[in-house]
Amino acid sequence: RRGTPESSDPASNDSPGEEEEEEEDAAAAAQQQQFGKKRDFVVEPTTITWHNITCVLLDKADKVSKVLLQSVNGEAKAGRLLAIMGPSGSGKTTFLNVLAGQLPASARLRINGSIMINGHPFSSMKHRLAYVRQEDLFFSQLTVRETLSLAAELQLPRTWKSKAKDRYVDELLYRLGLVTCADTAVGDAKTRGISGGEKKRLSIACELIASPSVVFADEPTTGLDAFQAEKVMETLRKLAQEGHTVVCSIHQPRGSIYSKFDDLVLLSSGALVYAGPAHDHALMHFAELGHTCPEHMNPAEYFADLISVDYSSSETEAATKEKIAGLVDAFAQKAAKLNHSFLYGANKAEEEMKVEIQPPQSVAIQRGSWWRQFRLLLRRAWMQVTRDKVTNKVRGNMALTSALIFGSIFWRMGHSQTSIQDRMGLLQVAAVNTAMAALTKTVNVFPTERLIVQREQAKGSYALTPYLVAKLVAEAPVSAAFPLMFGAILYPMARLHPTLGRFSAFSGIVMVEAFAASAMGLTVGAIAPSTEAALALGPSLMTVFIVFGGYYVNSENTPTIFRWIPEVSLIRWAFQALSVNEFKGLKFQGTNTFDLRDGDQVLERLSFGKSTVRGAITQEARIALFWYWLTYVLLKRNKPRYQALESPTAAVDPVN
Ligand SMILES: Nc1ncnc2c1ncn2[C@@H]1O[C@H](COP(=O)(O)OP(=O)(O)OP(=O)(O)O)[C@@H](O)[C@H]1O
Repeated sequence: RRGTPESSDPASNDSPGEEEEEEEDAAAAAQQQQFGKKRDFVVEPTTITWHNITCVLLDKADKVSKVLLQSVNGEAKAGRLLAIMGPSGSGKTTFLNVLAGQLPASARLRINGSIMINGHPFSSMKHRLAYVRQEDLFFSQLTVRETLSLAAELQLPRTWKSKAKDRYVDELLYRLGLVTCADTAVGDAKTRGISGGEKKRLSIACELIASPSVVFADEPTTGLDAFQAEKVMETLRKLAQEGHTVVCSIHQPRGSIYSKFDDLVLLSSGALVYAGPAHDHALMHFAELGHTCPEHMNPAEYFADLISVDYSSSETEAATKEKIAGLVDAFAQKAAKLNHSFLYGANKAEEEMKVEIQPPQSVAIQRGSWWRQFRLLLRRAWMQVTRDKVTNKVRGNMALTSALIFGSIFWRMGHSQTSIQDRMGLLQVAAVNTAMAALTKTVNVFPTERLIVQREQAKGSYALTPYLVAKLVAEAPVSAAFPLMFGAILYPMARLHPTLGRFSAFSGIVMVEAFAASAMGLTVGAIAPSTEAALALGPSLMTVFIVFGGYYVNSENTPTIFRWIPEVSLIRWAFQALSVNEFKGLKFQGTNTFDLRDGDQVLERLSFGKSTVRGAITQEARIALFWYWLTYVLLKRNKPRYQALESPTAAVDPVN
């Protein structure tokens, strides 16, 4: 059952009567006052049980080189907050990823074991699981409310009226304590937005849209100050109290955070040291083994010290490893003796609940039509590009400054013989500057945007084509504005071919070139693993196209193997189009017989004699389309892949 406030039920919104609407509004207002006081969402109780989860890393000879998880058993229950704790490198994130079915695939990894959800195989629960990742990624210029509203538009069933969706979003804002920052932009490194804790709670809110029963959160307090960490954990505790099954990994929580946990899984070097209720049960378990937590000490700190290997000397290392091995054995024996039933102190009511639980229903997101997806994504892309004042200001300043600098250097070129070289130099500079500005802007932002899009696509929110088309349409006017501004200042300053038609063609050429460079930036951003890598790869690739841009080297003089490069160089076609546009019909003064008297002779020298502006722009447009197409293919192919869980029978013996 999708957890919605009653008044938000689509069925209740279908009748348009005014009276009913008023009643609805009154009900909604009354409900808003109650937010946070009672449980507004009904969540299907979900129990996850895992047995013998083993994860190993294989070497080149397919032998086990490292055991990441070793025979981990346990259970996460509805209405409880389970924390996975352990020292750094103990396997917390690996384990959480395995439980959520989102361990990145690797040929060197093997996972075995079984995970059941309400007694059913894990795979049938695809859309019921929410995974809040460590990094919070958003479109920086959208406000908190806009971010959530868009997610609601893309994920909630189409039968919902927009009023119902708005209420749903309002309720989420209340539940997650985001009301005060609802109309603040999310922000990024350039523009200050909401705080780190608010971002984390927004991530949780976005994950809750599809009304999942289970919420996984990977180190949700990392990078937050104590106050924000407390608020985030309080949010997760509330979700558990509302009936969600909440599982989070956490490094070393403060005492006040530890007190919020219901259950605990303690891992050390991938082995299970304890699984069961937090607090008294856990303290008693370790006390029985001779490790009593001092009265006023934070149990989380005590456990962390107890299960960490001390590498300060070989003796301490051996001693702590032996102690931990003893704790792992003791827990395994105790669990086996009690047939795991003591883990959570299963009581009768819970046993009864287990029987009542139905197989999970499929809640696959029903996407709207292509046009609807396009419209929504266009709005988002438009808001992102037009509101990003800092980036637009920098781009505008760069276009203005470089136009003024080059305009001053090539100030009012005449028609002497030496002006021929100056003109060629200026046209090459214009082509390179336009391409570089468009490329760097794109590679700076696209790798991060790609991750957001991949996450949204993994949820099935929309298809790739409406996203890409919407992005292109929204960004086109802004992307065109800067090269046009550059050209409009540079052209008269340098006194290039002074007719309106030639100026218009010049503007058109730099605009198409900017689109092609931006498209190339998208491809680079789609393959590079990070922004840093994209910023290294993009300009290097562009340098090759600059070298074969028609000015520095004549491709006929280069080895045959390189002769195709000018055909695909966006700099070459832009330079060629700019040259034809500039030199055709231009006369030069000359005194010697070997002087070039008109532009056609110059074009012959450049091997552009038979070329036309239209032909070169068409080639440039083809290159732009090629890069767009390649981006599409790469995004389609490079979906995140997750490691499959193999059955327990196929288990790899971690000892061998
Ligand atoms: N794909 C992989 N290839 C190689 N080693 C891996 C892989 N995944 C995990 N590991 C190793 O497994 C161990 C556990 O990693 P994991 O990230 O799960 O630990 P963690 O407890 O979450 O650590 P931290 O608290 O520092 O984030 C680490 O030693 C890590 O280097």
